Amino acid sequence: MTAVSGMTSISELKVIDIMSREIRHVAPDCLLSEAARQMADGRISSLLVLSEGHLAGILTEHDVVRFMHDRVAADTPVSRLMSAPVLTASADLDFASAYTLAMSRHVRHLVVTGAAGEVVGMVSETDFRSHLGLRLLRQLDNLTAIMEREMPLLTEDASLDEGLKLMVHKGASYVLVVDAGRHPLGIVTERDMPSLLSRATPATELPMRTVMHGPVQVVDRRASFTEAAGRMFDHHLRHLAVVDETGAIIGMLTQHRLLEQIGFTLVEDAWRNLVASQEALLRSEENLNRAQAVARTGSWYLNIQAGRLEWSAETYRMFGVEPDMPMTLDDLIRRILPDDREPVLVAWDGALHGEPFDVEHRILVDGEVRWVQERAELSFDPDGRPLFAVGTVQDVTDLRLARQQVEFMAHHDALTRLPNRILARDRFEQAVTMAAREGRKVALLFLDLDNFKTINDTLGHQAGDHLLQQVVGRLAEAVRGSDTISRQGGDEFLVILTALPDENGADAVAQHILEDLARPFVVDGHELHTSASIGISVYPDDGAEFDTLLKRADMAMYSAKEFGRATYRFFTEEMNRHAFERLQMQNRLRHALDESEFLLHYQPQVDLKSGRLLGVEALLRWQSKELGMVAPGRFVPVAEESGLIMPIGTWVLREACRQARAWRDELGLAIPVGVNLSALQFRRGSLVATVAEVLDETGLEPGLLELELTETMLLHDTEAVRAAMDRIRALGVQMSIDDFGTGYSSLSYLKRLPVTRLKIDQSFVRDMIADDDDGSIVRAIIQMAHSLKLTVIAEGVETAEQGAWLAREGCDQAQGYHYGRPMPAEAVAARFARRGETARAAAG
Ligand SMILES: Nc1nc2c(ncn2[C@@H]2O[C@H](COP(=O)(O)O[C@H]3[C@@H](O)[C@H](n4cnc5c(=O)[nH]c(N)nc54)O[C@@H]3COP(=O)(O)O)[C@@H](O)[C@H]2O)c(=O)[nH]1
Repeated sequence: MTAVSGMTSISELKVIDIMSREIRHVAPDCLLSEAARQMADGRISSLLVLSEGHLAGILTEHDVVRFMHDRVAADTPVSRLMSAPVLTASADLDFASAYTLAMSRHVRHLVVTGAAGEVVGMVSETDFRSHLGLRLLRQLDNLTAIMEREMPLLTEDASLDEGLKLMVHKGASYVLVVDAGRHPLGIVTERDMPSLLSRATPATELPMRTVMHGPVQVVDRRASFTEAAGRMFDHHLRHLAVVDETGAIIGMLTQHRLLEQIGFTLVEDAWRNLVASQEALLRSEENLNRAQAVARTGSWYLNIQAGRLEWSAETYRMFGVEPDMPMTLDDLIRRILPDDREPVLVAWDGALHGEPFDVEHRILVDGEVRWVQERAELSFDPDGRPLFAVGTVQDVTDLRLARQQVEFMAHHDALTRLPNRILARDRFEQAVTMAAREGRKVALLFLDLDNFKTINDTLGHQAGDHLLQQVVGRLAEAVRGSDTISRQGGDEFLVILTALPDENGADAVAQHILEDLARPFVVDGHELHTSASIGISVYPDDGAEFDTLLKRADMAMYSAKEFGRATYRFFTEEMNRHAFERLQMQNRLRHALDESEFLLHYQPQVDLKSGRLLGVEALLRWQSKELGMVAPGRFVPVAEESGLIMPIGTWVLREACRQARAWRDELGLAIPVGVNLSALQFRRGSLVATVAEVLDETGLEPGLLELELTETMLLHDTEAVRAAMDRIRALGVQMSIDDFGTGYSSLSYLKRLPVTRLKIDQSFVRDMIADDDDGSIVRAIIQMAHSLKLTVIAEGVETAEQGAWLAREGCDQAQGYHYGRPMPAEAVAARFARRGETARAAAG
């Protein structure tokens, strides 16, 4: 037996752990005297009576008290005296239940039986006590409240017979022998009875003085209960007298009383634990329900054999079923969408054969389709029969939507919801597989909107976005449902035309697209016109790989743009060569600065009234060692594309300022010089600082430098642009607007910008006399510039007639071949010096 001292240990104990395996027994015909002798010799409190190995009854020392009191003859067989039937307890009964059983039946011994009902041991009060710790007893804190106050007391002259009477009548296990002042002299207990009975001469007439033993173990009434109980436990006492300050007995603490009290405590504790655990269960159930609601995860339990299904509150909510409505597996299946039932049943069948059950399916809840994920674990008996399943069900509708969204976003453009390049590639490859089988063609149409950037810059990105969405609608009208429209980014689209018998199909679609886009768009209240440049490449003629065909369609688009926009071009090998040349040019441009291959030409500008030379515009020239003289119209766009325009532009600025300063220093000519700026220079880098640095470095008067900006440069990020222009103007540098009339001119911003001159674009000047519209535009620009107090210069003036026309219309200045082609610096100096039309710079 293992001694334990804590409640926890007790809760784990079973009868088998505390019982005594030594079973003392006698046969039914054993005489009382012999039985008593055996009990006395062995100092045992009970004897079992076994008949042919079967439990027939029990004889205890408590019984012996009664036999002596009743003067039962010592030669009486125990079969006539024993208590029967005997209270038994199974060996695997838990400690608390066994203890409660013994206490409630007021028995001090429990006979322990095995699985077949055979006697395997015995548990006495002392066994129970040995396993009860002080911790439990501490709960009985009041000693005097627990002690017995009604005690069997006798004087030492009283006979044992009187003592037996008292014990029987009071149901006591002892008699105390006291003096007149109730001071304890000795004690006689049940334990003494078997030996007294087995004496040869009857003891009942003997005075207590001769049969009692002492001294009586006492404890002071002021002692704590724990102290008192501790002493009883330590010294194996069954009785402890409680005395007052004078030593007089006031009560008795007995082992039986003690155990009875502990029994109450145990029951009370068990009850309290039960209530607490029920509350905790309710609480945890509530918490579980709450947690399940938050996690949108319900749980269920299925007794497979009984077909009984239990749902958690959240599962009921998820399925839209009234809480606590009885559910079966069939009820559940009925709630699954018909298309999903089969896969669920297949998964369930798999689970019944040991496979994991993890399935997503749809259910109909109040007319709404929801997705749930079911997972379960099944338990099987040793023969592999499924017993029950415990499962979870999670509402994954939002998760699936989010997943679909992510999936969609990975393959589509967010603004237009068109397939992106990844999906386009996929669709192209599918189309090519089919086309290869059927001997057909697939065409890629690479489409770039013309003027989109200007629209975006003028009306804002939101209007730009709305225009793109409308363009998508028009594209969809032009193609078949089996074709794919994809957005490549910005204003670029890719159309994949599938299963074409020949390339003429692509021709027709491109034409159709151009016609559709030619119709005006209404965007945020503005009527807008746009067109597209389309490049076409065809499988298998131009290649089989998506990347190759895409690149070639892009080249063809570029060619369409160069050709004049609003048109389409099929890819040709010539384009390939052209693209290759551009790449080569870019590579050569990289070295052009280092190799000093750039130079500036200067084109004169004149006053229209007096014909006087006013200044020059610096125009960049590239004298390439490999390519010869390359016109800026060819290489400036390439330099802009590659970013090389930044260092090249700074070189132009520095060279123009250096030259103007040289004219002033060497010839005494103050010739104002205009320098073209690229949009990139204006947006990127520190233009203001570069201008200041160059002026400082060259020592040119700032007033002799004019920066030419284009309209579209000014539309972008106007606040920042204006701030930069103000700072340049503050340096004393002039600013003009080049190519005026080609962009989306806004008078309101023009008024606020620190520009001093407008340059009418040469495209209007060219036909202004022959074409009334162009003539009207030129007139309007002149009037508008004047009303804003700006000087107007017309560029591209090639004839005297044009010059006269402009002079008549009030245009202030002109530039063009009529007045002089762009020329080297020396020629400029000669012109200015020869005509003597410019002011001589003041000396110094
Ligand atoms: N960012 C920079 N751009 C520059 C620079 N230098 C030139 N450019 C731009 O390149 C474009 C082509 O320039 P270019 O070939 O020099 O043509 C200029 C003139 O030669 C031409 N012109 C002048 N008069 C006439 C004429 O009577 N008829 C006719 N057909 N062409 C004429 O016009 C071009 C001047 O244009 P603009 O700058 O708009 O005044 C051109 O866009 C240049 O801007 C540079 O350093 N940086």
